[in-house]
Amino acid sequence: MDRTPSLTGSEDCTDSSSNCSVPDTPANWSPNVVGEHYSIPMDEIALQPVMRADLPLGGAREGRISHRRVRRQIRNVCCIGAGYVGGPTAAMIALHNPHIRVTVVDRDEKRIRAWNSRHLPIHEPGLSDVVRAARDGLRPGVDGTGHFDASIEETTTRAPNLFFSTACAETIAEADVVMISVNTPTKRQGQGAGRATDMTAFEGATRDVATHSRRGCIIVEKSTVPCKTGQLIKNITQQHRPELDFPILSNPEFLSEGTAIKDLMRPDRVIIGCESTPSGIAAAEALADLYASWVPQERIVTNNIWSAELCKLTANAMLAQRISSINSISAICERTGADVGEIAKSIGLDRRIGPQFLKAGLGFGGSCFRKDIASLTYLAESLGLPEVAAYWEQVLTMNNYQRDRFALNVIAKLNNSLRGKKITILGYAFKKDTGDARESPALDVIRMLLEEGPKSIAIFDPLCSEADIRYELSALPAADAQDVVKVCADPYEACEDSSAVLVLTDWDMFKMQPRSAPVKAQPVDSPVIASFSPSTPADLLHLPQRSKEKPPTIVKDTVAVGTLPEEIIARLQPQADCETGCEECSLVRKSTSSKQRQEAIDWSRVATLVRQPKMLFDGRNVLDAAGMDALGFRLETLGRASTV
Ligand SMILES: NC(=O)c1ccc[n+]([C@@H]2O[C@H](COP(=O)([O-])OP(=O)(O)OC[C@H]3O[C@@H](n4cnc5c(N)ncnc54)[C@H](O)[C@@H]3O)[C@@H](O)[C@H]2O)c1
Ligand SMILES: O=c1ccn([C@@H]2O[C@H](COP(=O)(O)OP(=O)(O)O[C@H]3O[C@H](CO)[C@@H](O)[C@H](O)[C@H]3O)[C@@H](O)[C@H]2O)c(=O)[nH]1
Repeated sequence: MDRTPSLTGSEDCTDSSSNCSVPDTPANWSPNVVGEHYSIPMDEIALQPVMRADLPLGGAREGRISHRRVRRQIRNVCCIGAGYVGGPTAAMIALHNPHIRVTVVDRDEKRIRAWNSRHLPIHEPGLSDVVRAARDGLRPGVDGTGHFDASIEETTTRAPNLFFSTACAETIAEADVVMISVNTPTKRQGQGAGRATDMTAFEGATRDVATHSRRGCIIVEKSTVPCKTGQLIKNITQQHRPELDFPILSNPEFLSEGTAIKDLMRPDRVIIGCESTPSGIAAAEALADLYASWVPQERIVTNNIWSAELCKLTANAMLAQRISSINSISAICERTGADVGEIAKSIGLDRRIGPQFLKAGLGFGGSCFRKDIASLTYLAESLGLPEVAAYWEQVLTMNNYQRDRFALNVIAKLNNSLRGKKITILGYAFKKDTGDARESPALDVIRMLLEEGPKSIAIFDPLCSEADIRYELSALPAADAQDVVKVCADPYEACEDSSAVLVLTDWDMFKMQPRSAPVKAQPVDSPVIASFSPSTPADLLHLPQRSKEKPPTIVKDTVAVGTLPEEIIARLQPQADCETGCEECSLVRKSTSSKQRQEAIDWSRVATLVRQPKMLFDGRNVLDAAGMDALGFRLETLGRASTV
């Protein structure tokens, strides 16, 4: 079920001052309370105004943009929607284009206030520094290292060029480019409910653009939308401004939550879909120029607009399909004695298959995969292609099957009764490194457990807030869900006297070897990450140096988390104090710091807290079987034959 707020009915949201139902900040919107950093090389931070108009672009034959026309110069970018995509994407564009004014608008005042404060509304490693550098500007430089040219005055300072505002109409009216990054959830009622995309917010934003934008403004679809949405934009703009022809581009976003800054900094590709008219191609060139400030030319690819729209849904569907495929194999493994981890590794060595997205577990969660596959199946059906729709539907079926299997196994292994028993859930977020509690597989597991009437369910997650989790629980049918579930800030409190511990998120803190278990010698095959666990910002900063000093043991798939270069950090403007009585400040003061909450779990301590027979269910394949066995746990893992 999609709980992203959306506009309802067919209200006309043309006028920003109208009384239309603006999406509110949902209760599951978390403050960013930590200061993790992502490492960005010094020479990637533009400190001086740079004119990009002379940058060469690839030839049309290669599917890139040609070099024929006179460049349109973009001075002013408006991004509608200050969410997970709009905020970080706008911040990255602003960071790399200091000569351009980038304004993110949203009708949700609370979100905008948060973006303008020290409590950003989303948690993403590195986001806070990027936002601060672009939003607040930098103080004069001190040492002129890297690519600074000390002889040029302007290179030593950087003025703010990232703004967050609720003034939608005014900002749109000044923009050369408007990027629409609003929510596009699944429809909850009416035709296509449960599958079709709810375009209400997108339509509302498009009407605002059609009404207020100036002649020649480039309209960019950044939201994930069904194929042919470009036509919808055209229809709306023609209804409102028949005398004008707005260039329309599709520029889907591929960032993942938890690694948004890394993904934006080094995208595999930037896709720009345009109409093959002179104005369409010129608009695509102008947008490509914005990205060319930091993305290599060969990664900026132009498509026809329909391909660009469809490639986003396709990419998500293919990624999700891999997860469902390996999960289907995990069920066979459990019945045969094969090990799904070994299978994933073996097939991943085939370069045609590759190792990514082959981790078996509870299945995919998050706000995108389910809704985007649902949208694809609906699209296929609407186009009269029921076999295609059924094919993709199966990816969702397999995903649900995996969660059901997991929960049923927990119940079965606890003698088919949860009465009087406490169950512990370690990890609520749909994946590690995010505090986003939406669409978590944990919710489905909890729903099934609640049906068995447990005494209590204790949840610990290092980042999801209690308010967010409770908001999600409110969607469950069980009337007593809020009473039975307890959200703990301490993992040991959550585990105390528990009949079963369920690991439902792949947080690194759960992966650590049990301290009393023998540490296996690991092969050295990657110079990237040492097997130490960074715990302080200084550790994070020094991670690359450490890996040079000492040959690392490997931790696969670890994201190198670092920081902006020290020179930049030293030049960030001091953060303004919050107003007296700031709610977020008092929340931060009260809560255990998220860094503390992410300290590696001491499994030997957990082993002393739980009830016999120390049942441990690993829904993410993150636990070390031998180590857990040594501590006396009875470990159940998806994709491996049961040891119980
Ligand atoms: N979350 C992700 O990781 C991710 C990644 C890639 C693509 N996407 C896609 O990007 C789009 C946005 O996703 P998100 O996660 O950022 O959504 P979100 O819900 O976090 O944010 C959307 C924002 O748009 C605002 N909004 C809605 N209508 C508006 C209007 N008319 N005027 C001004 N503001 C308006 C809302 O108030 C909200 O703050 C979706 O289509 C999504 O599928 C999301
Ligand atoms: O091998 C894997 C990989 C992922 N997952 C799960 O799949 C879900 C989604 O993970 P991920 O794709 O990393 O996160 P998202 O933030 O949902 O990002 C996806 O959805 C975004 C929104 O459309 C796209 O932009 C990204 O490219 C796409 O990866 C999570 O629950 C993961 O635990 C697995 O179970 N096994």
